[in-house]
Amino acid sequence: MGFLQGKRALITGIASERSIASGIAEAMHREGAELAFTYQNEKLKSRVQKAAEQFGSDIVLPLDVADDAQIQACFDELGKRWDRLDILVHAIAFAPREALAGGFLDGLDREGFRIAQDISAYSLAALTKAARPLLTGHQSSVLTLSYLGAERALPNYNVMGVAKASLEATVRYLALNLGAEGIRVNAISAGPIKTLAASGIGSFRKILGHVEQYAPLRRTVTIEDVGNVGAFLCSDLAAGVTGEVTYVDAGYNILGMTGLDDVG
Ligand SMILES: NC(=O)c1ccc[n+]([C@@H]2O[C@H](COP(=O)([O-])OP(=O)(O)OC[C@H]3O[C@@H](n4cnc5c(N)ncnc54)[C@H](O)[C@@H]3O)[C@@H](O)[C@H]2O)c1
Ligand SMILES: Cc1c(CN(C)C(=O)CCc2cnc3c(c2)CCC(=O)N3)oc2ccccc12
Repeated sequence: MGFLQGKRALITGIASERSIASGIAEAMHREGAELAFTYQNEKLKSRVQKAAEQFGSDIVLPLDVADDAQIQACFDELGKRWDRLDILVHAIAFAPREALAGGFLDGLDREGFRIAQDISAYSLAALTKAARPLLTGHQSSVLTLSYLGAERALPNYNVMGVAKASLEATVRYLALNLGAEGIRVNAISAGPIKTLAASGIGSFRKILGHVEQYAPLRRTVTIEDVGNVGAFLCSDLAAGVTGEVTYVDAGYNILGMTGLDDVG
């Protein structure tokens, strides 16, 4: 008997088997949750359909969070299949690639900043607002994914760090405004993981190596590490937790200074 038995979860953000959302889906399915899925576009539909079959689900809905009509249609359709939603997983982020390399100002323009905020932060509030009729009136939970770049100035993360800061503040305001109706809202701040969103980031291999060398656990984290904590945070075991950012990063965030050990 898993600790999510009887719970119904909508999983966004699967783009491959390496997606963090795939790790979350696996853990939630293992703990007994019934799953539904969304996909961003036709290119990803078959991958998400395959994931849904793997988890015994036949609910696979289109959802490009840039499109308000698709957001509303997604939850209208879900409401025809389920009379309530217990868990909403938001594992979505995007900024134009050119904004994520080099200096913060080099790749900066108004449109790139807007896109990063819209897709990576506003979309959490928009999805929660559209899901609210299905989430309200019972113990339910919203989970999103953040990164250390929300609160530390990390090289190259640039506008995505500003968007993640906005995402984490959105978590707190959603938690404040929805707590009275039983809806909890939390974030996991995950360490770097080699997913599609991480591919093409020039310095990524160096980042992973740095974490392996200096993180207290001396390793990087996996989608299974994140999935397990996500399943816990969305379960009734975490009934007293809301508005929080929980680090799943092998302890890297606690470090004040790295590199000194090799100077003797
Ligand atoms: N990989 C990491 O190192 C890492 C670390 C911390 C946090 N995160 C966060 O985890 C979340 C999931 O990313 P991931 O690493 O699993 O990569 P991923 O590429 O597997 O997933 C990103 C997802 O965002 C979706 N997406 C992008 N634009 C969208 C749109 N307009 N509408 C709907 N969906 C859209 C993509 O379809 C994809 O499924 C993101 O919020 C990311 O910022 C990633
Ligand atoms: C870690 C890390 C990540 C992974 N991570 C935490 C993320 O949040 C990834 C977010 C992301 C958002 N938008 C895009 C991309 C990644 C790459 C492809 C693209 O075109 N747009 O991304 C970085 C970018 C620069 C530096 C470090 C990192």
